Amino acid sequence: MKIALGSDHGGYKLKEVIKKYLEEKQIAYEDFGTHSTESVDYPEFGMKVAEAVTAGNYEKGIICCGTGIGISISANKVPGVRCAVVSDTFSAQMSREHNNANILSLGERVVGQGLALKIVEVWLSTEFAGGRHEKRVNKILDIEKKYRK
Ligand SMILES: O=C(CO)[C@H](O)[C@H](O)[C@H](O)COP(=O)(O)O
Repeated sequence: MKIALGSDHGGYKLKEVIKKYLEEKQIAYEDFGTHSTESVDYPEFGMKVAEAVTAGNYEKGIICCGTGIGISISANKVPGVRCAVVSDTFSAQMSREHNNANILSLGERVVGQGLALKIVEVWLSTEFAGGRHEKRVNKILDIEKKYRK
């Protein structure tokens, strides 16, 4: 499993904590930036991770900004992305089991580091349940197709 990581300045420190966690677990990752707490614009980094995941180079992505919201909205603009903003472990599990989320978004200004790492652990270890959920995820894809030029 290889993970694409990204953040803006508001999520930079949390991304560093997640990198350390992934290293400890020997999970491969690539960091698409940003690389400091200097102010940047989150759409750039949400898009980079989204494109890396949908190109098939990375199985999943994890992105962070202050709230997790702006960067997730940006990632979700890329066709094929199902990015979930998560701040509890139940939603982390459900976003994988029911929605087959391929990108996790976290808010550094919302969740503490301990909870964030637990969310990452649950999210990475939960499989898509398929079944009735497959039909619904396919309907999300149908919406994308409808608006694709
Ligand atoms: O986009 C966001 C909110 O949806 C992120 O939290 C950003 O990190 C935040 O907007 C950045 O704010 P700042 O005041 O420029 O640090």
